[in-house]
Amino acid sequence: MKQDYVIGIDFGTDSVRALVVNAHTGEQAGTAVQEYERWKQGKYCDASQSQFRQHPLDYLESMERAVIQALDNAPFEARNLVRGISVDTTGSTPVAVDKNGTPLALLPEMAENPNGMFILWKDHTANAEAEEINRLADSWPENYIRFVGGIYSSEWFWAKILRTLRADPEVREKAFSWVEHCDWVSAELTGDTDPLKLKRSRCAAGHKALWHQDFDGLPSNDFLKKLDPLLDGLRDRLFDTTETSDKPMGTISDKWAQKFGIPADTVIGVGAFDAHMGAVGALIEPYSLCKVIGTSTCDMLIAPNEEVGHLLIKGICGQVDGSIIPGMLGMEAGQSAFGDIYAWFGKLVVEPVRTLLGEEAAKEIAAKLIPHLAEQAGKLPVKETDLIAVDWLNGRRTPDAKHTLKGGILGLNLASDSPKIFKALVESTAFGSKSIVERFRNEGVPINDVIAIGGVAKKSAFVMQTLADVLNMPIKVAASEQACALGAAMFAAVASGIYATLPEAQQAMNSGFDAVYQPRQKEAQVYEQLYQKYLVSGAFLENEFLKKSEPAVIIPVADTY
Ligand SMILES: Nc1ncnc2c1ncn2[C@@H]1O[C@H](COP(=O)(O)OP(=O)(O)O)[C@@H](O)[C@H]1O
Ligand SMILES: O=C(CO)[C@@H](O)[C@@H](O)COP(=O)(O)O
Repeated sequence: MKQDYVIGIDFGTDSVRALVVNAHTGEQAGTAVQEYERWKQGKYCDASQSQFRQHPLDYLESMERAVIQALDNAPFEARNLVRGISVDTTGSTPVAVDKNGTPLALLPEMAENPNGMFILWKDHTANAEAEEINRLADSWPENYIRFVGGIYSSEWFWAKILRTLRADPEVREKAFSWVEHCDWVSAELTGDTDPLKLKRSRCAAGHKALWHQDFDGLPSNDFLKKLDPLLDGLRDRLFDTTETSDKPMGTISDKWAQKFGIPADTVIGVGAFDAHMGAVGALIEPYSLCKVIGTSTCDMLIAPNEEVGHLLIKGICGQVDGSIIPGMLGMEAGQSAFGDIYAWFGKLVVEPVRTLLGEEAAKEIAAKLIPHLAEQAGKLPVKETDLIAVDWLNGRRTPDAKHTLKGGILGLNLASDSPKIFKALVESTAFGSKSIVERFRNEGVPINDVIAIGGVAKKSAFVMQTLADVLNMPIKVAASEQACALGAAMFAAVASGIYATLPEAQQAMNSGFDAVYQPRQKEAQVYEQLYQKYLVSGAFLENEFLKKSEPAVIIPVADTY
């Protein structure tokens, strides 16, 4: 039997995973996960300012360790039979680069400057700039934000660029161009990071940089200059065209071929975002909502262009031709915090233990805490009088991005213990998911079923059952522990010519599903009512945090509240 291997590399928020896959059987032959060392120590971040930066060396060092270890875990012969590598990353996670495409933090004089590092998707330092983009876009003759849900987000490319150029004269002086993480790593693997030549991912550019065929590329220089003269001329140092990720970026460089110990003709694919490749790895089909549930969620949908291409779906993170499966319209929505909310609550509980009893005790409790809370919360009945929490602890991504919003827990009394609060937090993340489903449906895009992938989908039956009950839909969980990396491997198999199309690669390499959560009708009915309370509570919080200039949010009528 023919033997060809491909490697998918998946850069998540906290760690990178490498997966070696037999391209003919789909066997996941070797895998490894490596954390980002500097990031783990909290370097270059300041949560109080929503500043989250990652050093390029964290990516390079962890990728090298992960790929070598994954190959060490694979059968001996696999190493010489690797044909392709594709990379997915978080996004929008852009970095300022010099003329050679070198991230500024790799220059010795800027090695410790967070503004020369990758600005992680969840960095919200550019809230003011996002608002400015929205204001200008609303008054500009060409509506540049119409394909990204009508609202530009501070998590995205232009807001981050503008904020950083304003904040840092050194970046202003040294930044020649800007590159997304998925594009930079893929180009780095080919040894040519020239920002004017490297192929830019359709997925990243379309969802986050306002690239669209109808605009002949990025927004016009006039628009950018009007936004801020600092942006004048940058468009010419970015890109006009984009590529879907079934295409090759190039061939691996000698340096990386030697480091990994793989053939010198290994093809490197065009990169994309983790959620988009994850949806492919999880066998996304038209009108199945694929939820990537981890720190945050990304909610992915595909549909034939001819069926939904005429719609402009309000309040989502973009509709882009070919961003998930080439030839189909890819749509993205999501929640800025999901598992991060549980992690926050865990930290809240563990922190005093650390102070009072020390690191060892804190570690021991932290390892057991969330599964314990989930077990206790799972024993509680679901009642109309339960606590209500709103999941905007990291702002709201969709529907209708607004990262200045805050979350809340309402209805506390002296009987509100940690399992009850944890249950309310889990339900809040599920209600956030429901509001996304409702938005798609209200905008004319049907959702027939739900597929889940990501750390939370695999680790927590309690969260998944709650989600199925709240959505009142069955949820299938993809069997692969590494659906994003598997999706990347499928793209690598197409980019390297093993398969002509992505559906062929999906057919041969998929891992199927290993769990289905069916909604429980009794709970689903109560959740219908609690969801109304969630909407009311959300509107209340939104009005509390409103700027004077913004119109008030209409509180939904809910006779149960
Ligand atoms: N047993 C659990 N139940 C619910 N959530 C969990 C559990 N274990 C971990 N998590 C959450 O999973 C999230 C990490 O998800 P994962 O998909 O592994 O990473 P990433 O989002 O970085 O790709 C964290 O936010 C964490 O709080
Ligand atoms: O926003 C996107 C993609 O558009 C994700 O990269 C972002 O949510 C990060 O997700 P993870 O934390 O890696 O699950």
